[in-house]
Amino acid sequence: MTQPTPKIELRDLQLEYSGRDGAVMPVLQSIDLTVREGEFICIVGPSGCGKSTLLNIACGFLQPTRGQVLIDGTVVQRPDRRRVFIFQNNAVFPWLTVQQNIGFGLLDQSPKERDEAVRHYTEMVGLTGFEQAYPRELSGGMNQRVEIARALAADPDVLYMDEPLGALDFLTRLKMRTDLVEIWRRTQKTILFVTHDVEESVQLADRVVVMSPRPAEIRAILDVDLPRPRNLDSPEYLAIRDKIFRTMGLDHSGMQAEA
Ligand SMILES: Nc1ncnc2c1ncn2[C@@H]1O[C@H](COP(=O)(O)OP(=O)(O)OP(=O)(O)O)[C@@H](O)[C@H]1O
Repeated sequence: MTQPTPKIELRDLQLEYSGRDGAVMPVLQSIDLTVREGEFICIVGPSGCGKSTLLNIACGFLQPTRGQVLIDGTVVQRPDRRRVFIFQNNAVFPWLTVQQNIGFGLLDQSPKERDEAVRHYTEMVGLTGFEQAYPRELSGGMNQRVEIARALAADPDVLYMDEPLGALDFLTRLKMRTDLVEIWRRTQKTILFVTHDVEESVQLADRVVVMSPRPAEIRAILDVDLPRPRNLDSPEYLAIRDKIFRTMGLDHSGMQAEA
C-alpha cells in the first residue's frame, strides 16, 4: 500500500546567520522531520537553540542555508496565507472589535459567509458575547483567543505557534492548553507548536521533538501515545515528561542534571 504524502517534510535543514562582522553563526544543522496531516507536534529545546528559526523556515519566512521544506510534496519558497503564525505577543488590532479582528482575513468573502465564519470561530474559542468588545477591554488570555480564532477563520493548512501561551499567567495557560486541544480536535489542523515548557509539550502533542543546544539538531522525537485530556498525574505522563527532561540533560524538576 502506498503511504499518503506527508503534510510537512523538513529535509536536511541547515541554517547559518552571518553577523555584521562577517562571522558565521551556525544555528541549525541536519534537521529532518516528517509530519502527518492533522498531527500536533511540539518542539522543545533550550533557549536560543533555534526553535523560532526552525518554525520560520518551516513556514517559508526564512530560506535555509541548505535543505528543503515540502508541504504536500511541494517545496516551500515563501510564506502563504494558508499557513498562519501565532506569536506569544498578541498581534490583534487594538482599533478593531473582537468580531472585526476575527473577520479581518475574510474581507474577500460575502458578508453572510464572513458573519457565519466569525460566529463559528467566536463560539469555538469561547468568546460569544464579547463580539463588540475591543482588545483593551479583554484579558491577555481572551486576546490570545481572538488571535487563535482569527487564525482559524482564515482556514489555514498548517498553524505555526511560537510560544503562543508564554505570556499568560499559569492558570490561564492551563485552561488555554485544554481548550487548544479541544479546538485542534474539532478542526483537525496540522500544528507545529514551539514551547519552552516540557509539561506543556506532553499535555498537547502527538509527538515531541527535542532539540539540542545551538547549533541545534534533533536529539529525540518522542511519541505521546496517551488519551486526551491527559492525566497529568498518571505514571505514563510523568514517564514521558521525565524522559524529555533527561534527553535535555535536566532532572525531573527541570534543573541541570548531575554530570
Ligand atoms: N535574524 C537573525 N540574525 C542573526 N542571528 C539571529 C537572528 N535571529 C535569531 N538569531 C540567533 O539565532 C539563535 C537562535 O534563535 P531563535 O530565536 O531561533 O532561538 P529559540 O530557540 O527560538 O530561542 P528562545 O527559546 O529563547 O525563544 C540565537 O542565538 C539568536 O540570537
